[in-house]
Formats: sequence, structure tokens, C-alpha cells
Amino acid sequence: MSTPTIDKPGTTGTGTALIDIQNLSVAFGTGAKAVTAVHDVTLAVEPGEIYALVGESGCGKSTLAYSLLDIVPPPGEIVGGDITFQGTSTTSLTKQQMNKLRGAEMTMVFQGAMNAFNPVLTIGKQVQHILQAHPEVYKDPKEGRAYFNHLLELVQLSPDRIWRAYESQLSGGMKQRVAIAVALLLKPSLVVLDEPTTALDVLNQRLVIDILKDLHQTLGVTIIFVTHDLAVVAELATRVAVMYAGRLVETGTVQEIFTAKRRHPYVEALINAIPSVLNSGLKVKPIGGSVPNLAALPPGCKFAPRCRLAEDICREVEPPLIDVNNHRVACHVVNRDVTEVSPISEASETTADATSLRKSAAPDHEPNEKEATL
Ligand SMILES: Nc1ncnc2c1ncn2[C@@H]1O[C@H](COP(=O)(O)OP(=O)(O)OP(=O)(O)O)[C@@H](O)[C@H]1O
Repeated sequence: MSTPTIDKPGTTGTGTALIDIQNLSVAFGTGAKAVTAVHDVTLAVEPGEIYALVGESGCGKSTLAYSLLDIVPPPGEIVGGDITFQGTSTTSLTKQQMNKLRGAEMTMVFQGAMNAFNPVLTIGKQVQHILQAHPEVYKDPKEGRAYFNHLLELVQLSPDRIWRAYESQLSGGMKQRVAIAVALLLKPSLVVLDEPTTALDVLNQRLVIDILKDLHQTLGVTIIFVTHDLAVVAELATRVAVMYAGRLVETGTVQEIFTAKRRHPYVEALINAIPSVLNSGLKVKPIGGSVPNLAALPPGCKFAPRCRLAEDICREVEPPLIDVNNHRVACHVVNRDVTEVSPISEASETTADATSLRKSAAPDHEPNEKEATL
């Protein structure tokens, strides 16, 4: 077992991350009205992973995803930290260099394929425009068209019909699948999907999940997706980052998120709130309270006001992310077996010191009485 550490760098230890996010903070507005939608986030995604960003509405998932492509809408801006993509710091790229990277190497599919298409041009015409703009990918546009046809078949659509269609002739599910095919057209290394199943009916949700799994397997593309739905995470993701009030509260493999005994109470509550096969036979328990206003955050752990495990320290000191074998959890209570909590006056995310950890401690523990009742 490795020694627990406090929020070590985001790499998973191999140094081969496709995208490496270090201490990223993103704020909207300035001065007293500023809200920090993403706060000091450090995580890495390895090539070939399907990585889920999870949390309730307003937790900062989309803002984090947009930061990766440098498309945070104004007045939002990256105010701290760095993002490295394939070894290059994207925060130091010029607008032109970033534009080139975006589209060719990393692409995004927006929720409900929102604004993905020009309504007055056929899909085929729009694909032609993309191919003409990227001769570095396909010297012969016919090659690009053939690959697009192949992608349409992978997303279970008829190439000829889609080529001639206008956006208005596509159902929501079809539009989403065409948007996925277009996002893959230039053979990017990374595709980011914002809520890929949210706007769809149950049948189309199932289809899109199966298609994404298939595309991942067939093309080996790395996928990062944003969702509020842990049932989708369980089906699709290999690793997961759970966000709350702009912070990471837990990251780990899907297995750890769903089964580890050392688990953030927020994650526990999210799982208990899933009305799905994961929770079949169990009573669904909605999470009480609501996500805090980012402009008026409570001190200490931001989840403390809604947490049944909360103790005095939780209301006073922000808990550090504690890493044990790449499973990171930010909770004073569940980390008690792996850390000696520093005195309140000294502890904070920035002053927390790895030497304060009890080196011989086990990562997991039996749930205590309070956890068992959550
Ligand atoms: N365009 C914007 N202008 C001002 N503030 C914004 C803007 N977009 C996001 N925010 C702020 O950032 C917070 C996080 O928003 P974000 O969309 O990243 O959350 P989310 O977890 O993806 O939620 P959702 O699932 O509802 O999109 C919001 O609650 C809001 O305070």
C-alpha cells in the first residue's frame, strides 16, 4: 500500500497523462461579486480513459470541462493553475494555437448537441467545410467523407440520409449521435461531452451509452464526460471526479467510488439518491438541502451544512484531499483512519502537510455508526 498524501499532483503516477490539470481555479466576475466556479482542482486523465465529472447542478463540472478547451464563457476566466495537454501547457498557448488544438486534437459535444449545427446548411455541407479547413488531417476530402460515413455507421445512422439532412430533420437522439460523429471527424485524442444523455429519452440514453462504449473500444479515443447522473457513470466511466461547490471531493476508479468503504458522504448521498438499477429494492433518498451559493460559501467543508457526519471541525476547516493509492477523498471524518487532523488554527488546504499523516494507517475502515445511517 502506498503512503497517504495530501492532494498530490494529478498524474496517476505514470507521468503519461493526456491531460494534466494542476491547481486550476476559474472565476466569474471580479471583486466582491466574483464567484469561483472551479477551485484549486488537480487531476489527470490518462490516454484511453473514460473519465466522468460528476456532481449536482452548479458544482462547476461544465466550467471545468470548458476550461480544458479554453472556452469558458465571459466573464469567466482561468484565474489560477495550469492545464497540460499532451505535454504542452494550454494556458500559455496563443489564441490561434489553441484554436488549432481545439477541433483537431480535442473536441466537445455540448448538452443536447446545442448549437452544434448551422440550421440553413445540410450536415454534409457543414462536414465539407470542416474538411476543407483541415487539409492537414485529410489531404483528399473524399477520405474525410469516407471516414465520416464510417463514423455515422458506428453511431448507427444512415450515412446517405444524414449527409443530405438539415438539423431540423433530425430527432434529439439523432442530433446527439451526429454531433458525436462530427466531434470525431478529425480523429481527436480527446472528446469532452457535456451531459451526453441528459436531454434524451430512456431508449436514446441507452443507445448513446452503448455507442460511446463502442466508439471508445473501436477508436481508442479518450473521453471526458460531464454528468449529474451516477447511473450513467456506473455504466460508462473508468474513473470519476466528484465535484461539490467547485471543489473536488472525491476521485477514484468507478469501483472505488461505488464500493470503497472510505467514501465521501456527498458521494454516498448521491448514490442513495439514484432511482435506478444500482439502487433497486432500496428506498431512494433525495439529498436534503441544496448546493450552496458560490458567492456566499460557508467556511470549512462546503458540504457540512447538508452532511449527517459533520462535526465541529467540518464547519471550520476545509478538509484536504487525501490520496491513498490514487483514491482521493476530502472529508475529515472518513479520513480519520488515514490522517491525523491538524489543529484547527494550522490546518487548511494550503498548509496541510503530508507529514501529518499517520504513515502506517490503512486506507479503508469499517463504516462507523454515523456513516452506516447516511
Ligand atoms: N456564464 C456564467 N456567468 C456567470 N456565472 C456563471 C456562468 N456559468 C457558470 N457560472 C457560475 O459557475 C457555477 C458553476 O456552473 P457550471 O455550469 O460549471 O456547473 P455545473 O455543475 O456544470 O452545473 P449544470 O449541470 O447546471 O451545468 C454556477 O453556479 C455559476 O455560479
